[in-house]
Amino acid sequence: MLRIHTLRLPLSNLSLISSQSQKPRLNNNYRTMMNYTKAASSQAFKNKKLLFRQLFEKDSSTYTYLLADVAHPDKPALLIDPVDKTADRDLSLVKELGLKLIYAINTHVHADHVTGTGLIKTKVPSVKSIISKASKSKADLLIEAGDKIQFGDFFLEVRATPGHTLGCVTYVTGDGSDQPQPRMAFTGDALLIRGCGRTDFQIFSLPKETLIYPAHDYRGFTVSTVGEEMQYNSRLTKDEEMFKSIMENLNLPYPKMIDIAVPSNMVCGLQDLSVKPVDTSSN
Ligand SMILES: N[C@@H](CCC(=O)N[C@@H](CSS)C(=O)NCC(=O)O)C(=O)O
Repeated sequence: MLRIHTLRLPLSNLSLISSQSQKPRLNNNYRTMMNYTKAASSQAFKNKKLLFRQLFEKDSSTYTYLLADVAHPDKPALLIDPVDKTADRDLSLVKELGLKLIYAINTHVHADHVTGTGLIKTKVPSVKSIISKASKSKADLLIEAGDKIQFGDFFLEVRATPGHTLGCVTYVTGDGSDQPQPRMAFTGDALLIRGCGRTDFQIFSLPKETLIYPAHDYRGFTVSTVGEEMQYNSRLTKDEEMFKSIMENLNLPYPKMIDIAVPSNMVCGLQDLSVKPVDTSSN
């Protein structure tokens, strides 16, 4: 079973009063997108309003995201990946819209800019900073895969998405008819639009002589090295377009065991000992 933690929230016991929601003004001075997410078919979502803004920091080309439950009396809000240079801008927007900023969150330890979370906390001390435990950095709250970050009646789920950095996580809006649809995933640098974050911070940052022992091999190889893979890996030596094309054209079949293996492996293989393993040897 998936381990779910819900972070304790100061606002969790307050009820939702949709009629008190107030439409924030759209300020054209910001590079923003406002989305009062609609779920026409969802009765559960009907009385809820997510405010969403995409903000931009030009020197590092970083997006910061502001989310708030504006149907909630306190309008609790959070910022994902704020930048120090634009912290004042973000806080002005929060104030202008009458929001209560409760969390300043990072997807990972950024290498190209200084996070705005520290600065924001000095200006609004009640704000709690959040980052993954796997990032090995400091914050008020260290989250792990499966945790939920609640703001008003909305929440973000945490998914581990290492690769660019070890502690990279993706924050996904909640699943369920009372949560915004379509769901939104804040991927940090793990997945970029038509690209992905660089991987040389991880495996390819190891010494070239490091031995590589993979989980699978389909051609009879047993071991390689970082240097060898940097030079000869037929996928990772290509440019982005070619890499995408190769991956899109792999056409691998649906793994035979996936429906049994995944649920079972989520509980270390001990899902239900009365169920006999399926014989797939003839497939
Ligand atoms: N020129 C920038 C750094 C650009 C860069 O390396 N971006 C990273 C994400 S920030 S560490 C990345 O993963 N890029 C992937 C890509 O496809 O560009 C600077 O010096 O700050």
